[in-house]
Amino acid sequence: MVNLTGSSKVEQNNIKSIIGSSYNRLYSQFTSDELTEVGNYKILKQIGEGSFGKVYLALHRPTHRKVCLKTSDKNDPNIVREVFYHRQFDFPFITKLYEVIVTETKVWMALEYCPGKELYDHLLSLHRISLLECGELFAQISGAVYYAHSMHCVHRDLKLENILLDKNGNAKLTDFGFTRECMTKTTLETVCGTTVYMAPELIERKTYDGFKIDIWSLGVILYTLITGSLPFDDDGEVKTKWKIVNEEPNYDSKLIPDDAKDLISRLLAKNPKERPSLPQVLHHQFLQPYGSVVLDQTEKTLSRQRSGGTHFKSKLERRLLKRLKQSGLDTLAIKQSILKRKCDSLSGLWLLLLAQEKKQETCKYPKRSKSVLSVKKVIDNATHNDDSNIDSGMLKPPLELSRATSLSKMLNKGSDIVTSMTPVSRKKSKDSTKILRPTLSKASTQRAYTQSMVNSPRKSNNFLQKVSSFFKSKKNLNNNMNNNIYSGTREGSVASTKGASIPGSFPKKKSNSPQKSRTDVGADFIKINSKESLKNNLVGTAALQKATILLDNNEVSEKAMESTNTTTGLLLNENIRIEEPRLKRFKSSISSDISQTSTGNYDSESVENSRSVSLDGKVSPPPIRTRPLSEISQISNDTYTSEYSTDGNNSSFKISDTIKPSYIRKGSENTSQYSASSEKMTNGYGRKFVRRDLSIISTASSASERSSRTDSFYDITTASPAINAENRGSRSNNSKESVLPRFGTQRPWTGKRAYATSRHGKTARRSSKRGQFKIQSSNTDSIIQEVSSSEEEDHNALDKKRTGLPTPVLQNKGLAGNGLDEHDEDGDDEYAIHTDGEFSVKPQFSDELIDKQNSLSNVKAVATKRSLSEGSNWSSKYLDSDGNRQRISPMVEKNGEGSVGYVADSSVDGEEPKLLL
Ligand SMILES: Nc1ncnc2c1ncn2[C@@H]1O[C@H](COP(=O)(O)OP(=O)(O)OP(=O)(O)O)[C@@H](O)[C@H]1O
Repeated sequence: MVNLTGSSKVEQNNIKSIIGSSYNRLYSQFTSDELTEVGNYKILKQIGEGSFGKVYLALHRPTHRKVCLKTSDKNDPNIVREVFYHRQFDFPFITKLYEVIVTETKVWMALEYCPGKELYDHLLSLHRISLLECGELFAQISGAVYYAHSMHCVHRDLKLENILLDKNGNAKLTDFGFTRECMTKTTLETVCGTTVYMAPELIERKTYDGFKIDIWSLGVILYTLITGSLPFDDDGEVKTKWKIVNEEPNYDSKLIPDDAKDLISRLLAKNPKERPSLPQVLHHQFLQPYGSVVLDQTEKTLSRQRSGGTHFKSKLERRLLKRLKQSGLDTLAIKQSILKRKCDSLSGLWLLLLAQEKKQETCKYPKRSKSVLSVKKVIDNATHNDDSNIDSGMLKPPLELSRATSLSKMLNKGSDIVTSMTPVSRKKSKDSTKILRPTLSKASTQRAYTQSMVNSPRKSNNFLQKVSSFFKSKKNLNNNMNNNIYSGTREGSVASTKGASIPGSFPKKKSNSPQKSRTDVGADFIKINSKESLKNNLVGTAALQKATILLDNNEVSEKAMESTNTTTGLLLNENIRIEEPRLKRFKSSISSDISQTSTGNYDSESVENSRSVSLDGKVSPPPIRTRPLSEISQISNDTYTSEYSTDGNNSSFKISDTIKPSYIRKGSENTSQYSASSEKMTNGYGRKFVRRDLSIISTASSASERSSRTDSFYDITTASPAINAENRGSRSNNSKESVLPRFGTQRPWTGKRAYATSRHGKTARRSSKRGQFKIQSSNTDSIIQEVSSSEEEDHNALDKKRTGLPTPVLQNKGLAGNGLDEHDEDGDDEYAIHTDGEFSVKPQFSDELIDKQNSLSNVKAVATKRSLSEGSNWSSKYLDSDGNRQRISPMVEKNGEGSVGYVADSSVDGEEPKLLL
């Protein structure tokens, strides 16, 4: 406090007003509705909005690093999936999940920030992407999918909107809300994704191989990247689905070179078994050299992670750990947090600090390249080596210029470090004005640097003479290129191209060369007719990198040259009209089908419109949707016994050649009929019925969004935890044996979690004191307990009084062998989740219940759980001394004394239930 004694009155007044204003500031901070901070993160601004919550740019206060904060409601089941799977991934082309914060109503994910935004936006802003860039980005995406598949996870919502670009222009796969565990032979049933990216077997509602539907979506992505339009898209959803099942995409030979066509057609094979594996994809000729590099990198990463992990092994990490220890931080806790993938604040701190350190280390890299030594090395190489060494770096621009394009760097460096294979021109993309200026300035830096070296008074020096002659010869080559081709550097050409699309954004080139279109990127190739001239023109530009590496590997045969020329020739045809990409945004949601009837969004073309759709185009098209939704629905097992079987035979979209498009209209009519009836029935009949109905309607495009969300759980229940690939491998393929818990939909999961924490802590103490519950400690070791706050306990007590029900969390593991670990008869038990993000199934014993159990002389062990069925309550079972399983159900009914009763339900042994209290 400020000392007011001994000051003049004026001073005292001043001090009072300062105190007053700071008090007011604090007060307004407390009372403000605006969210400014979450955990260690300061929210800077909103950068996006997903289907289930907002996305913010935020600053991690301790490290000052930018992160992306993605928020979602606690009761959104997809956030559980997303966190569960995402936290297991540690791969350069997958966004990193640093931390998960759970607040009263929300879950916040702190993710790696990708300033490049979505690949979708990138494609839209550039209209079309060069083949080289397509190959590079697609290799990265395929690598990320290969990594996830190798971890036995399928993404199921691969699309341009779910691929972000980092600041170096590298692809980052994100949004794992529909991901699930998948074994090699597991077939899935849940229909999810975004229609235009969906494989035919999904459209036909067949059971499917999760890996193969991802491969199909990759085919859609590649086609779209190359052509700027979707392979299967029409005005109506029904027509789009029909196309997916029955038609081949239009392979415009002006846009799609033969090797790309070959790859796309394999990826988009209607028969899932004919689709290639991801290693085959990455080996494909069209993706070279990027594909092989990414494949190698992915396999190395996987093998390192499988053989005990990669954490805390590198020099950098050890150094950082040491520094943190010296600063008094609990490094053991940090290690545990990372190794157990807790995604708590310690994980966040460690991962962001590490990212900071890595950045600082890579920042040193370009500086070194400016030094005379590195220039000397480059020059020496340039002057002493013959042509065979053309790719060893000496013909590239200084490292700071080629950093972004350094494929070789990627080859040489550890794969943990995210390196870029990105052409300079794509850096910091999105707004081409912003993109291109840095590119140009880099180019001009290069020129200026070269010039200064050439004009240096010390050029008489032998070494610098070499420098001079090296750059002179390079300059000559550049001039040759200027004269022979059409303009100077590739950056210049790209820039002028982009400048054309955004007037005034880019200074025009001085040369008389005509302005090139975007598709002219890499035009350098087209006029290069021989291996020699190709080599001569290799100046380290990204556009030529492919050829450079081919040369280096002595792989440039006449054939390769031919293919290069053909490829680029196709790409660079000046007659190709650049069109706006024919793309629409595709927003993920639980089910487009569902939203069609429940939200009205996207529904202009749902029931009503699907009726009016005809393929002759006479019917007025529905208004263009802004962003159709991903969908997820479930074909329940009931489906296969229902008359509306979705085994494909009755599918409206399985249309034989002889059936005319009018059939679709019929199907649509059916669709709407069933939709309507479903909706009606759903309203009156509760969840189970809805689920069954949904199965029917999953083809028929109708159900409530809520039902669909609920149903989406049913597939996570068959998954086993994707924690250890090796362990998983030895597990049975029978998905029903899986132990992954199922999550409730009707109540927020974290609400129960809070209880779980405190109750569990309390119970553990009690149980050990009383020695009553036979839970093997070894089985509970892996469960990380949180210190429960007294407030939490109070809250629990209060809530317990209010409801009269126990506040349960399950311990499944500890009860194994006691006969209490089996599933509910309905097979839809609900378990609670621990706040550290680990899926634990913990014991729950309310005080009242414990007292009841204590009053039963013969209790051996107790488990508590509830069924997900509508209206079910938590119930407990116990083993009596004879080993019989007994059930205790809370009876929400007051006895004569006005207190809550518990019934020992003897459904097991057939005895009459007894009132315990
Ligand atoms: N890591 C990130 N870095 C930068 N921007 C991001 C990041 N993650 C998401 N965004 C932005 O936030 C927006 C919404 O994010 P996202 O698509 O992941 O949410 P969602 O709820 O999964 O939405 P949808 O279900 O529609 O895909 C995206 O358009 C993207 O531009």
